[in-house]
Amino acid sequence: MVEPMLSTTATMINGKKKNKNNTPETFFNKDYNNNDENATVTDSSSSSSDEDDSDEGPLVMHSSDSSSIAGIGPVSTSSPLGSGPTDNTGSTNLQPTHRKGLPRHHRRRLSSMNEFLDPFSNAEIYYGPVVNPKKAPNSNDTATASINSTKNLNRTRTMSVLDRVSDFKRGLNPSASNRNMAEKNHILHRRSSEDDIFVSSQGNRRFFIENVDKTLADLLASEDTDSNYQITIEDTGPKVIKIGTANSFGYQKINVRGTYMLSNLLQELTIAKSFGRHQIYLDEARINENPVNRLSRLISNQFWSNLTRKVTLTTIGAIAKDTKIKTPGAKNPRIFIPYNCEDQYEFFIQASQMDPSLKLEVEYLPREITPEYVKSLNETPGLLATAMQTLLDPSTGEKTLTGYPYAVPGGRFNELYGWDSYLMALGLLETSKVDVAKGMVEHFIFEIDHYGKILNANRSYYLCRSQPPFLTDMALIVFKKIGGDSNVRAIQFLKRAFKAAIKEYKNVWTSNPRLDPETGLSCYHPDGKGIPPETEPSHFDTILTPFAKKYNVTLEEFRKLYNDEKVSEPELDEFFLHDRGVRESGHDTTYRFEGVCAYLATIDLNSLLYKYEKDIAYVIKNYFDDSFKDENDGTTTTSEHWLQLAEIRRNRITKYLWDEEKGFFFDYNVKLKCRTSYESATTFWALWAGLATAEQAQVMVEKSLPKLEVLGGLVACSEGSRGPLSVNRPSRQWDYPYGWAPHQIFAWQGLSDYGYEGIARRIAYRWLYMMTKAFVDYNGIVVEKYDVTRGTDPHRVDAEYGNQGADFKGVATEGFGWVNSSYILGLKYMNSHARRALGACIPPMPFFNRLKEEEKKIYSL
Ligand SMILES: OC[C@H]1O[C@H](O[C@H]2O[C@H](CO)[C@@H](O)[C@H](O)[C@H]2O)[C@H](O)[C@@H](O)[C@@H]1O
Ligand SMILES: [Ca+2]
Repeated sequence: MVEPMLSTTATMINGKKKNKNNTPETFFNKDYNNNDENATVTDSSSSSSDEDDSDEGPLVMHSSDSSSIAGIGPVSTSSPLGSGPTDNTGSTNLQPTHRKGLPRHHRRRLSSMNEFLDPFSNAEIYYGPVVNPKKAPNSNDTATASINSTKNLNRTRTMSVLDRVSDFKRGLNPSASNRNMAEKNHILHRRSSEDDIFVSSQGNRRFFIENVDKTLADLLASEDTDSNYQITIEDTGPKVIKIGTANSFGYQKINVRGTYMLSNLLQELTIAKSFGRHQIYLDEARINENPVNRLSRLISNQFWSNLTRKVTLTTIGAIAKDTKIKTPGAKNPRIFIPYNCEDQYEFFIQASQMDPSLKLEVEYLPREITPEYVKSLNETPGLLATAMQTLLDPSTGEKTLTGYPYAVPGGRFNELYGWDSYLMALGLLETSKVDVAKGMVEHFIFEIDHYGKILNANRSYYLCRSQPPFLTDMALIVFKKIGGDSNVRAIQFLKRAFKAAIKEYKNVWTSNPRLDPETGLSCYHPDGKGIPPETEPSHFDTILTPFAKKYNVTLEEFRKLYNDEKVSEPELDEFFLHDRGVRESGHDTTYRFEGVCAYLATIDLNSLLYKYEKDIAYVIKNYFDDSFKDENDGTTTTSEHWLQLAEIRRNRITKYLWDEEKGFFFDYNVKLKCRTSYESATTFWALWAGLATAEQAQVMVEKSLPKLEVLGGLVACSEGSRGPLSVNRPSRQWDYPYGWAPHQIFAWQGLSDYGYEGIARRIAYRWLYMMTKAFVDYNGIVVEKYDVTRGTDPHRVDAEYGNQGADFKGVATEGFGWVNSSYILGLKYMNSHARRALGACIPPMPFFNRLKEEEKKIYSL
């Protein structure tokens, strides 16, 4: 631990220790793409590429990172609390390991309390170490920023005035039927008195926390009454704690009140502790920050960093480790390398030899990857190699490799996912994390080249299946951000991505077994054998129990018999065919797809393929001189060809999927040759892709939207379509009453594109309100999905594996990828009035009802 700064210069004021400068010592971390002294990127490792695609400067090296190899350092500036292997130690504990051994001259003390730091600076700046004092922020700039920000600092934001008695506390669990009524009758309470705030400080108020550990312990003991290391509206403590002011150096105490401020205090103390701090100054503004600003700030500055991974010699051990599979063969980390990637094979062998304690196992994949082979790896799973670039160290002349960065869906993951990556790219690009979004496109190109498809995720048990395809749009949005037409390397990048997308389109989505020859439409229909090993262990118990009984064996024994093909059960084969389809659809799981998915030409997939066709036409016309020679099959196509494919698909979608009377695009069962009637929010993907007519869009707005618009935005499907639940028919996470970020994002975009921006804004307000309210009431929580019908605790989801992002101690460090994106994207629809209302957690109906008549129009009310 770094010594507290008081040790050498402490004086006494009012019996309290005071340091000479009155301020906590602060340090700065380096960002991994800020320094480039020694390394040069020479090319991409994608073996199919013969073009120089590098459109960015030399890679970063962490010269201060003594444990890094050839200058390949940590991935990000993540707080020590970040859950993933993003730093050079791979450490996830609260010890500030990166500060150990830091020379004393590298520690910097701020000059005085008046030279104050931006209260909203990143944790690394606010609490963390300086590794290069020259990189400390310009004091004038900091002062200006702080002065500007003080305009908003005076108000204390306890948030407890709104909805202060939760339904949970009242012992109510509102049923679906009375929720709307409750929403309409919502009463706004008067704001509480703020008489115990130290008002004399003129917006520049600070606390001095003399003992971080003790304050943390006191805070938890008094306020975390249900002992889950979070301070939420369900805790029944006094909701007030006394904290010393900075002016009095902790001598005078004032009250910090209310769930929101107390939970922010808990979060800040937890972070400070993780940085090894024993004493801190804490700006009041940091714990009463407008929640909209706080959440956006955390997403942009911290959550993305904590979700970012990069494969290097030092991170591979932690990234390769599998947390889903519990077999003895999954104990050691393992990486599989495509048969023709010799450079990667040597690189990972080097990693395993460098640190034998990692027990990293490195194996080649065969040239031919069959479902039988994939199943044979289920007990000895491994990470699948992704794209790497070659680094040249000019001082040694030696080459090494480093992975492109990528973002993982949530803290529990270390692998690269398919459609999560696209949805995260949308948010990453809004917050200037272009290299991460671009890195994910590079990985997808590599996956198509080496595994034949964009994988569900890069683990061996995902080798046979993909996820909803978004590569063309993803490449286009990254292309624009990296310079577009004015950057020759961006054009090369775009062309490589589209070559890969065309290969994927032909070989994966419009080939056997996914293509239905009769309708010309496509289904989620991956290959594969046996029971998916990565699912939660009890997921298939209901379906397997009768078979175990039939053979008079335990469930475990039956699983083995079935997986080893010692028994033949065609009915189960059929079940798992569809189950794999469900997982390929990304909608795992929903009653919409159970037992039928592989035979459904879904509106989701066919909308995405329509978008591929249109995008491919556009890129062939504009970047391939309107003539694309496909090296894989020898064909040459023009934009006209792809436009025709799109038009044909659009007509087929209307013929087979569109129900004018119901106002939905449904799915079509290619086996039974009939349209289904499951009312899903994916109907709006037809708008996102631009394939619906204006008339169809209007019918959808009139008929399907009212069935799916609820308190917190769009619900995944209507309650009627899901049907009744029971012990034998438990709830599924992609069904009513749950709402998912991808559904919101595509509906907002699609509705806006068709001129329904008011509706997009309205449902976006609902979603953002729900997220903000949960964030305020539940200790900064941001989760994978929400129960969009619940007014009080929408993050509480007990379907299937529960909810990702809810299980943290003290502070949430990464949110959830696509939900983070949805917040950043949704705010773009909000004007300042709506933003203020969100900051005050005004529920949708009171907010909409109080709008003036002309304001209502902007929400299509
Ligand atoms: O382990 C169970 C399943 O987990 C994944 O699915 C869920 O998480 C993914 C990552 O956020 C997301 O893409 C998917 O839509 C979610 O349902 C995984 O994709 C499944 O294959 C896996 O069986
Ligand atoms: Ca608690």
